[in-house]
Amino acid sequence: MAQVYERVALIGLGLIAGSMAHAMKRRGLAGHIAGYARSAETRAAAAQIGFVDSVHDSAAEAVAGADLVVLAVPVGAMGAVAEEIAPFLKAGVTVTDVGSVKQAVIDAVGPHLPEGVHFIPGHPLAGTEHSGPYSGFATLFENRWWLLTPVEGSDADAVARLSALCTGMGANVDTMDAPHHDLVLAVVSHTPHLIAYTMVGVADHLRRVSQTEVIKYSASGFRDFTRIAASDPTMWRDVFLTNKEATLDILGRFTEELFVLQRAIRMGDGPLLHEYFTRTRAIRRGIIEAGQDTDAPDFGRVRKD
Ligand SMILES: NC(=O)c1ccc[n+]([C@@H]2O[C@H](COP(=O)([O-])OP(=O)(O)OC[C@H]3O[C@@H](n4cnc5c(N)ncnc54)[C@H](O)[C@@H]3O)[C@@H](O)[C@H]2O)c1
Ligand SMILES: O=C(O)C(=O)C[C@]1(C(=O)O)C=C[C@@H](O)C=C1
Repeated sequence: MAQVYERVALIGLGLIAGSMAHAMKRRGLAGHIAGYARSAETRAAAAQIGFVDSVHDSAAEAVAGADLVVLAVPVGAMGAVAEEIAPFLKAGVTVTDVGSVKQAVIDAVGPHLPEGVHFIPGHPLAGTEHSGPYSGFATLFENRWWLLTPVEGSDADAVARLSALCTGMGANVDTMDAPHHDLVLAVVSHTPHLIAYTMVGVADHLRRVSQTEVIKYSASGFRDFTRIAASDPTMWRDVFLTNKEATLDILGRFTEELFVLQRAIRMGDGPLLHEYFTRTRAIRRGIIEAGQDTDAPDFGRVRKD
């Protein structure tokens, strides 16, 4: 595949930056990948794994001469990193990020960037519950969405070039505005994570009553919750603190629905429960038929009854 950027700088060397580096290397998308992470241990790990071509002791040093800078740190750290690197950015560079929330990143990063820098916020809708330099892998973004939320006046060529990098890594690119992104993600990612964290917390309380039964008999549905609830605490703290309004809105709607189901159970309202679960089953089938969950064991074999 053709090279898209001559020199890429990755700030933060965890799951997402590591996966980008592996993917860019495998597909020849970048000439040189420079990296920086806050901890010396992470920098040493990245150098030892070899997914970056050079590791630097400061973010300023890493971004020098870069054509693309990727901010791959927790959302709450984006502003400070942008402030630190701003004086060292080359004119005409594209700065993007991979944060799970977009408006807060735009507000925190935008004001630090000088004229002549193309700021194109982004978010790959792909991840795992693992974090750190050893967790990345080249295929993470294959057949996943990569959402770009260009700001007003974003340069069309710079957006097209960044899109080419994302598609080069196997992703499908869509653009939308940041507030819409944050609302959509509150529905499909942020609130579900909060629910998983809560359910595992409930089970943890119960464990004290029933000793090891919660673990011993945990069925696959609950195990999926525990996987999600094992996600990085810093990352998710920042997501909820920075996508506060949208998450609280969706959580409010969730609570209302929960009360409807709670009441139906109390009243023995079987038809309501059946109708509700029929509707949600259709949603799951729609996702599978659209090819959005290629991990599903029943992929392509959905019974129509
Ligand atoms: N994990 C996912 O599923 C996922 C998916 C899509 C997007 N994201 C977003 O990508 C970003 C990175 O997430 P990740 O999963 O790669 O995390 P990670 O924990 O694997 O890596 C984060 C990196 O940032 C560095 N870092 C942390 N705090 C810093 C600070 N204050 N200054 C400088 N460096 C700092 C860490 O040393 C580490 O190298 C986050 O903004 C997250 O919201 C995560
Ligand atoms: O698969 C997972 O472990 C994820 O949670 C990945 C996931 C998601 O919710 O889909 C998590 C956060 C992101 O910002 C993007 C992707």
